[in-house]
Amino acid sequence: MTSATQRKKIAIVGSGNWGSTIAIHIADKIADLKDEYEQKILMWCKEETLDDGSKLTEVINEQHENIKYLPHERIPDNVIALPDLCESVKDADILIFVIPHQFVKKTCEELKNKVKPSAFALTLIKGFYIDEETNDILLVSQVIKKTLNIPCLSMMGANIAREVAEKVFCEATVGSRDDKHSETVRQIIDGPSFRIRIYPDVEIIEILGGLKNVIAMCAGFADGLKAGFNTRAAVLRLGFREMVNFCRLVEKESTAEIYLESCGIADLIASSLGGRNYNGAKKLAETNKSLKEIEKEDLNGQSLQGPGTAKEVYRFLQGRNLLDQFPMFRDAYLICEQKIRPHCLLDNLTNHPEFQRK
Ligand SMILES: NC(=O)c1ccc[n+]([C@@H]2O[C@H](COP(=O)([O-])OP(=O)(O)OC[C@H]3O[C@@H](n4cnc5c(N)ncnc54)[C@H](O)[C@@H]3O)[C@@H](O)[C@H]2O)c1
Ligand SMILES: O=P(O)(O)OC[C@H](O)CO
Repeated sequence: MTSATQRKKIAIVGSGNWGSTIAIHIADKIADLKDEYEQKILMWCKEETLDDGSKLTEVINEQHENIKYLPHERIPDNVIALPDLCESVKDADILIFVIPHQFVKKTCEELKNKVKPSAFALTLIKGFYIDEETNDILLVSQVIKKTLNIPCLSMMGANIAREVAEKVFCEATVGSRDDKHSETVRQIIDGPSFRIRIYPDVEIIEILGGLKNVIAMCAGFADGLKAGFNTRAAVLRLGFREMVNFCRLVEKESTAEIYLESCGIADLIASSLGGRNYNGAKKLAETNKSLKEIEKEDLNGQSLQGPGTAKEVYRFLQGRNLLDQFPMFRDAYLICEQKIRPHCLLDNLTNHPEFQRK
């Protein structure tokens, strides 16, 4: 029998659409592991006042539902929403980061020297930064690792939150080079409706998770313009080719196998069928509204990660004089900025560098 002090504690850093979902999933999963895991899961919730004047954390803890970011799904009683970030993580052995990527640096700065030195992190965040000085990619896992001085694993895949909350079957890829941490992640996440596969590379998985949001937007532009099925398929294939080529620029050693995992082709397909980035881009092409307006109209505080990543990818490629090699990434950014219209992306497919490739 493990003593209470030895039971591993889990904290979730974030409580949006995916954060609330994964909290539900893990709470269900560890219910059978009472000896190994502390059953109380602390979930950091950036406090906000709802339209009726109530506080979101109080609503989550009293009604056991995140009525703003994941309405109609019951959150187990042992998931406790806390408005204090440092308090949420201070005793945790496993920190699961699941906030929109643009807030990672600031959140980690606040957590500096506030986490257990023996803890490890798992990021579920899709998106990355480009380092302003070096113009190199700066991944969320690297920010977490460097700022908090703890190891960080990644988990990405075809995981539209609402479906996961409804226990619709899905799979995901976990990036980990540490067998002990992999086993912990397997224990708290893997199950009949959510299968995971472990892959010994944290970074490539994260890069794919960020890039697919940009190509899912391209799929949305094409569908919004009512492009033919053949063209839509070409958008996905050529977009996937750009994802692979981009990964190979950054991770020269990457093997073809990873692109066939859930974090690769499957996430691109799921996101291009029904993700928020896809839907927002489709509406942009249909209405010519800006993505900011669309986010405000349709998402009630949830965050599109594609536009920010498109900007970072554009900057990275521009700095290396490679924009012509990645016309879809280039055009996706220019469309998001409303500098060109979505049909330009489709017009440019005919001269895609793929057709010059031997
Ligand atoms: N929703 C999904 O289906 C899904 C699935 C897989 C991965 N992801 C990824 O998970 C990450 C988080 O997505 P989500 O859907 O949980 O979030 P979300 O889109 O629901 O965003 C809302 C969340 O952002 C938080 N937030 C707002 N301002 C903040 C700030 N200044 N600092 C910190 N947090 C702030 C809000 O408190 C809220 O919890 C993203 O990178 C996303 O790509 C999402
Ligand atoms: O809704 P999106 O576009 O943020 O995508 C959600 C998930 O990443 C799909 O796996």
